[in-house]
Amino acid sequence: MHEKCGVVGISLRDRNAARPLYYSLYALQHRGQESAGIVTHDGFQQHSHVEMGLVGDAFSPGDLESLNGSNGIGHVRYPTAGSVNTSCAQPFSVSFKSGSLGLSHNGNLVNADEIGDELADLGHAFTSDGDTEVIAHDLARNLLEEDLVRAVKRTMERIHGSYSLTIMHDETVLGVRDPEGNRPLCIGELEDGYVLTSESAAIDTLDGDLIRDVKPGELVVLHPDGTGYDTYQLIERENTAHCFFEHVYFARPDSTIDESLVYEVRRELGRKLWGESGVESDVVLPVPDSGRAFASGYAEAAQNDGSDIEFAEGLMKNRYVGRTFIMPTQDERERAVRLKLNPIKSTIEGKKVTIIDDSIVRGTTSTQLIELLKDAGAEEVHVRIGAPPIVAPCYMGIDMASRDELIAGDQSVEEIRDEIEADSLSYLSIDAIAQTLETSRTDLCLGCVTGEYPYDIEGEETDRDVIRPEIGGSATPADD
Ligand SMILES: O=P(O)(O)OC[C@H]1O[C@H](OP(=O)(O)OP(=O)(O)O)[C@H](O)[C@@H]1O
Ligand SMILES: NC(=O)CC[C@H](N)C(=O)O
Repeated sequence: MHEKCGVVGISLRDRNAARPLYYSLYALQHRGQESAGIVTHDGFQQHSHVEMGLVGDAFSPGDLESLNGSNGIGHVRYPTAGSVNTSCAQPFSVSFKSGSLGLSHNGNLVNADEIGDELADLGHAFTSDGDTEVIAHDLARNLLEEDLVRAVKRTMERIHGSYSLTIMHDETVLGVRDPEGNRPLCIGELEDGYVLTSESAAIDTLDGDLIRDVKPGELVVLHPDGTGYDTYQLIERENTAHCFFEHVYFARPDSTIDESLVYEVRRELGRKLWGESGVESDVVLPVPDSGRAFASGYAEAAQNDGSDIEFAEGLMKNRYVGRTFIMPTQDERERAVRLKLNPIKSTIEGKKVTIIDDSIVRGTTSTQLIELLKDAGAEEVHVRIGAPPIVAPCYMGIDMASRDELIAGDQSVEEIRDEIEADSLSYLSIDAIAQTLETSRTDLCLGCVTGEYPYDIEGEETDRDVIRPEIGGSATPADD
């Protein structure tokens, strides 16, 4: 429902990179479903295939065969800046005086317009209205004057916002993570080469081994012959701004991000959720898919505390229904929830039920679900959420919703409980998230749950000098 992009870059010793890139994109499909693309280089020229739609539909066997070369990059996109058409689909390619560039971007720049205007004044012609093309042109320009490493550094000093990039300069594949490490990027070793990718699950798919996360502000340059890589710490900052939502929702549970396995993080958040606001009920149901690991941790902690609460997979998800976000109207989004989730009556009828989800954004899922569960005979429906209320938009590359669409944008927890008609509602605290991720609040991007951002965004507050008190809490109906 709330997506962002996935990036990959591969250098192999002696075989075409197109197939491994394609499999990696399949592994990253959950990060973006609007378009998919691969750019390779065969030592003489670049080959590119970029198409709207899902990975499985975007490439035919013939397309993959025509993508020659043992070095390449790939991308799955959910747009956050620029149009939803092929002009903004990625990897973005540009040819310039001293070579060719391909670029895949996960994230969002906050000063793309400013740089774009400046480059346009210098004669750069843009073919899209997206922020990724701005990075490509800025880098191409710097490459006219500097070597590769220095050119990347100059571009990093110029662009502000979140970015994990895989770049291809002629046949050299590089990976760059923004100085705050907002978006994930990791490096892995394959039997016959190296891979850079948003999530380690893509490395597993290729039977490779995760080496480590790319550090915030670090550049990794893969050797085009697939024999190794070099790293350069180009920018260092005092604080990181890792996106906690990667762990809570976006990333696959089988990925390791910033040294934490997402599945274990979610289970621990579930345990903490029980500790902070556990409620006695007959049965705990996860809201699939993202709620699953939270609910198993929650139920485990409850049972360890002596509770008789039962854990049941009482909501079935239709695996063929796409993410509800793609539905253009609220009416269609509501219908999609009904199409997507169906309760198993025997687990619910006559019972006090607790449903566990990772987040509430617009409130569509929880409102629909509570109604469904009550229709299926639930006596009470309690809602526990493994993240704090989402009170503000994301400017860092996640398309969630605008402020006025967010159910917690201007409502208290009690008002939300009332609107979704839950018997009780509680969210997890920010501190529980920081503790679980073994980091401090100042090293996380908490913009969507505090309204204060680690970057300077016009019209918004920054959290780099002030950290606000906790926002969050619980609600049960007032006794009246
Ligand atoms: O309040 P809302 O606007 O309805 O958004 C919140 C819902 O969206 C996400 O689920 P998604 O549909 O992406 O399913 P998933 O957990 O299977 O990825 C999330 O897990 C919540 O269930
Ligand atoms: N979701 C993303 O990471 C998007 C990348 C880039 N800002 C785009 O809109 O294409």
